[in-house]
Amino acid sequence: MVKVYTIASGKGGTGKTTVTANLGAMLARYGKKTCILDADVGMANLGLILGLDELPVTLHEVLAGKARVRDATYEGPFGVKVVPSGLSLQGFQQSNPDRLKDVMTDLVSEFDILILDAPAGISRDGVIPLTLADGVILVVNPEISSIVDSLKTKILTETVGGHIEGAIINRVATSGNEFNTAQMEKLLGTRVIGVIPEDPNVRRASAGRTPVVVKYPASSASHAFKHIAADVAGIEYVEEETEEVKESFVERLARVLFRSKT
Ligand SMILES: Nc1ncnc2c1ncn2[C@@H]1O[C@H](COP(=O)(O)OP(=O)(O)OP(=O)(O)O)[C@@H](O)[C@H]1O
Repeated sequence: MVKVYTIASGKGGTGKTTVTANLGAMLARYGKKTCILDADVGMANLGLILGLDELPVTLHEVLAGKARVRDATYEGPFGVKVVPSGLSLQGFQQSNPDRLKDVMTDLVSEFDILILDAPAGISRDGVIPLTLADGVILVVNPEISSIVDSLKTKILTETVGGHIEGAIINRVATSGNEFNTAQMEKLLGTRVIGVIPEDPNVRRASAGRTPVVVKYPASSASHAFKHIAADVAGIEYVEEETEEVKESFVERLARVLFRSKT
């Protein structure tokens, strides 16, 4: 059975697109047939951070009834399929968000997991992705304003009959007070699926138009994304081979050097 998740937040800039790209890539890496869609049709960003722009066909054309979704589906990192949105104002004006439901219907038979990157804030168009998901995942920054905005989105989701799957807390400071997951779960009234640290590699990777899990797989943010993807995929997280090989190589080298001296 396909699972549809919508990545949502209160205000913009909390990291929805970053989460969509990295979670989608890791789910594909774990062998799940995954498709990520940029449902933020007015402020498309997913294609930009994945190096998929200036495309002949995007979600805009699909939502305008001019193309089929398979023509707007592109190959992303680790084989994740990506349906980016267009960048033109004209394309946005012509697209009909109500058609998103038909798009999902076309995709359900082909994938295990569909992930929608929702628009920020509370808008009429933004409600549609909330209602199409089996579970809405809130991306929250560890600040009161972000928590309050996310609570508004949570209430809206539940009001329109949607279901909150949980929250991902993004950009958590690595120094200072230790992050309190239990307290955050109490405040948000939902499960914390994972905590992603503030990590400059995330920004560096997106500047290079690659998800951090691909560009800097050993970074602290990548580590968090790998755990989150395993949780969403319902599999047990196993430490990645690349990291293990690196460590055991160093250990082995140290052992060989030590032996050769004695
Ligand atoms: N964990 C992190 N550490 C450092 N920088 C991050 C992290 N997560 C996201 N960022 C940076 O924050 C900025 C905003 O992230 P992103 O575009 O994913 O947010 P968004 O919620 O999708 O924004 P919008 O609602 O405007 O589309 C980007 O420059 C991104 O690289």
